[in-house]
Amino acid sequence: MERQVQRLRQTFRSGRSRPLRFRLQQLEALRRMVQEREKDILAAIAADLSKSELNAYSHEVITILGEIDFMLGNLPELASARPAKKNLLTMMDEAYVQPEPLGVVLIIGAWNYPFVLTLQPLVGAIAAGNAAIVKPSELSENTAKILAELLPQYLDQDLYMIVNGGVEETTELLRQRFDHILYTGNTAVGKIVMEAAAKHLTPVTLELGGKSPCYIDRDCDLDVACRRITWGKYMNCGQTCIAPDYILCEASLQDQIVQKIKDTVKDFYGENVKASPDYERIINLRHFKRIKSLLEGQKIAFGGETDEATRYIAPTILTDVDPNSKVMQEEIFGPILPIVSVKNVEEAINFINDREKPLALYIFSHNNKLIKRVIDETSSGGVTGNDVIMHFTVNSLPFGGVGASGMGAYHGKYSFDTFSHQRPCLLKGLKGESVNKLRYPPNSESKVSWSKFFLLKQFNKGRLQLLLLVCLVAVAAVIVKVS
Ligand SMILES: NC(=O)c1ccc[n+]([C@@H]2O[C@H](COP(=O)([O-])OP(=O)(O)OC[C@H]3O[C@@H](n4cnc5c(N)ncnc54)[C@H](O)[C@@H]3O)[C@@H](O)[C@H]2O)c1
Ligand SMILES: CCCCCCCCCC=O
Repeated sequence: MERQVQRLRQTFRSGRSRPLRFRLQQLEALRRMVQEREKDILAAIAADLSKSELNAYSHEVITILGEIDFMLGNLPELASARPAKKNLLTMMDEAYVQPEPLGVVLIIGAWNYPFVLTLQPLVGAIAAGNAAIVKPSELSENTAKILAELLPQYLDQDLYMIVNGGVEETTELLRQRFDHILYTGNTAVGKIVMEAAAKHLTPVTLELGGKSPCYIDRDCDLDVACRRITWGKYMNCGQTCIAPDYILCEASLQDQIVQKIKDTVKDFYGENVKASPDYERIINLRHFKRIKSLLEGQKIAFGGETDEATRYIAPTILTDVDPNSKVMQEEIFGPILPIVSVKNVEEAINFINDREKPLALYIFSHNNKLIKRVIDETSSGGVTGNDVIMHFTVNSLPFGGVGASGMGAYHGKYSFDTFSHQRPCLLKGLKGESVNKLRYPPNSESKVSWSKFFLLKQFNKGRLQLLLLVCLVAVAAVIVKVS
């Protein structure tokens, strides 16, 4: 592993990944890969998650194509130096911020959206001019395999590498020195990643999980709210990091919500959900058993059927859920939707604030002021008002967690920034020593007073002196420009 990282580092040092033209070529090659090998990619995702190829396209492939298009269209602007404001002491100099690549970065992906969660960060890493190692999740083995086959055919192999394997391989990778690590997955492994990164002082972006609450206000179109929640909760069989984990609402709304979600499930998946091509399965037996155990002792208002042989768990709603029960202690990551009643919005806000900061927060209401109030008085990685999931799809919004749900963010410009160092550059000439004397020893009251004038907004010079000085600076500027 050490030798492989070394090879990437050497190529990075050669400067090959830096020119804009090279980055654009690599991104175009990645787009070609997705377009030319679409069928194989869709088949792999479909096999991993028992998903239809149509859903594989709309859940994953479309996002990657959109991200590549964004980078191709915006890279020249993102990568260019941005002029910076100057003070009086540096007004004759050149000051700018130059984004520069970090070096060799590591991207560790998760299995639930195995294509998008490994390739979307890679698009950012390439755009920012880095070399990268990609480690897909071993649980989505078909996608991991197709990525290992395709990436070397389309991308520069000395700069972008794929490593497949499980805990052993990831542990070995984490011993190496990287310039950034972007990890997507559960919080426990997130801590392992951060600890390993700390040994090399490597910065990390941690895209973790959590229980994302969904508050439904009394003043709301319940039909629309329930349709949107049904979509976001049962998509990918609930295995979505930003799926609404549970509903908070007044007790009087509970029965209506159950009925409306039931009706929507029938609309979406038909009478026999099991036979619907749009309803996925749980990734493996371990997760199936974990999710099934969350039903124990609960009041099942809808669904609850399971089939171990096919790892099927029906869209399920639990009512009158005790906030202290097991299903409310861990991220569900499956198609079970608990409803917890609260008296009012204050209680909902307190409920959210009493727990770890979630990855997403959803509020449904006709009342925009109430939505803004919940946003102001809580914290979460992201928010969508009157819908679920959709903030993930807007690539002008940073996507990431806060507190226990993660740190750092990516998507669009934010991916570029995550994989870049914003380097401040100040280029001075060798003239102007008379002004520089102000900062050279020996110091004096008068020098401090002039420094204040040059560097602070508040200064104690008289108006006339100020006018004189502005004229002097202007004359000096003209002289320097002409000479
Ligand atoms: N924030 C996000 O964008 C996002 C996206 C998807 C999933 N998630 C979260 O991820 C969780 C589900 O994913 P998961 O953790 O089951 O995925 P996973 O099992 O696929 O693990 C993620 C990665 O960590 C690696 N890994 C596992 N154990 C390790 C260890 N001991 N040491 C080093 N590396 C190890 C795996 O090889 C894999 O590449 C949920 O909590 C979900 O909310 C977050
Ligand atoms: C249009 C729907 C796209 C949904 C993509 C959701 C990706 C979530 C990533 C976390 O699990």
